[in-house]
Amino acid sequence: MTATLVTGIGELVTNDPAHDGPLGLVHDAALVATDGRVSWVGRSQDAPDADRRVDLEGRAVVPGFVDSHSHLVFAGDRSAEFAARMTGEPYDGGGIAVSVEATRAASDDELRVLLARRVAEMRAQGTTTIEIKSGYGLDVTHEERALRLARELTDETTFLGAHVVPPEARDDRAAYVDLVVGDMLTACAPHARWIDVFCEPHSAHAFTEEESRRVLRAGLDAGLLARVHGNQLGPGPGVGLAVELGAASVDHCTYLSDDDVDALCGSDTVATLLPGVEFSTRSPYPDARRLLDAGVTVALASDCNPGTCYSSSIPLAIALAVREMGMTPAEALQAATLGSARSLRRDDVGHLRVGARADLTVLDAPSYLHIPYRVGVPLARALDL
Ligand SMILES: N=CN[C@@H](CCC(=O)O)C(=O)O
Ligand SMILES: [Zn+2]
Repeated sequence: MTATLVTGIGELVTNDPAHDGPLGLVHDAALVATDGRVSWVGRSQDAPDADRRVDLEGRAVVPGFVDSHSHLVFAGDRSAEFAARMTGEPYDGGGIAVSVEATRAASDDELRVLLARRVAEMRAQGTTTIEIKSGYGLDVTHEERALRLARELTDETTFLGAHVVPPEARDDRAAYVDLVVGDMLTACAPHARWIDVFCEPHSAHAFTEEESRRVLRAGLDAGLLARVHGNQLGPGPGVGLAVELGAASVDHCTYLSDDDVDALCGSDTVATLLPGVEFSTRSPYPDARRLLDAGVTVALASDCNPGTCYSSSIPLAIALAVREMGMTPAEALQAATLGSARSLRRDDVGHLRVGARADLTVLDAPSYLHIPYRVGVPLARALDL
């Protein structure tokens, strides 16, 4: 057993209601990590002895960010598509086919290098738990490969064979859905914890309510847990379907009806907001205030992907949530930690109570308030203990 005492923490965010305020703040704090788990939290002056000591010299510490929505397994470049968005070109998911072609053409080792770089980029910005989706293979071989490679880096892997209908299957959508719920699911399920679908009537490339229900039910029957891309491009059935099927999360939630908010309110389905997408597609931001005031659990994630948001920065998502979506800095930080952990049905991350994973993110700043306050400045990094 190796115990490390982290001391000199100017402000510690625990997300533990036993401490101060909604974020469970402790000032002049210390924390002991034993074999990767938090074993003691309190004031520096009361700290026990340990085998090792790390002095953070007054810096703030927050729970490692939990990024519950990313699409990191891709090759190729779509920066020209981003430039077109900035001059008003709308997003409809059609560009996904460009990433599919480049991803299929890449070797396993090329994809491994790209993935490792993106995961390292996330850790360097304070993210310690990462969900990764497939969705740029869209045939049995390449979807299976995407999940197998993602599994080398995280247990939170999501089968997204129903991302869009690939170009070669456009004349027979039904046959493609058959493939997703048949051979593709069989090949992918051993490497996945989750099943997801892009349920979006406003995109000819994505899936209808009925198609989405079929995909999710098949995944649930195969032992996977459900999450949904819903209500991204306009009002739609995604939220209702996610709640109906007990999905852990419905992600985007940019366009919500009163019924959607009511349904989320009485459910265990988390609303995951992805403001980097609205930033990078020049779209209206979701109304986080409305969800929070209704009592819905809200998560924030990056949605790092080559089309709608090629940013892996959770600090940016927090800053946008505060500046554009009516969240307080405390609500935004909690959504990117505890809320995101709930959306992955995890209770060992997203907080720093005794027993949690010792996933600490250090800020080169005295307070968590500096995350949105010093927008664009790289303050946060995951602490290697
Ligand atoms: N909307 C569907 N999927 C991604 C975008 C994928 C892409 O355009 O490459 C998203 O979450 O925004
Ligand atoms: Zn996505």
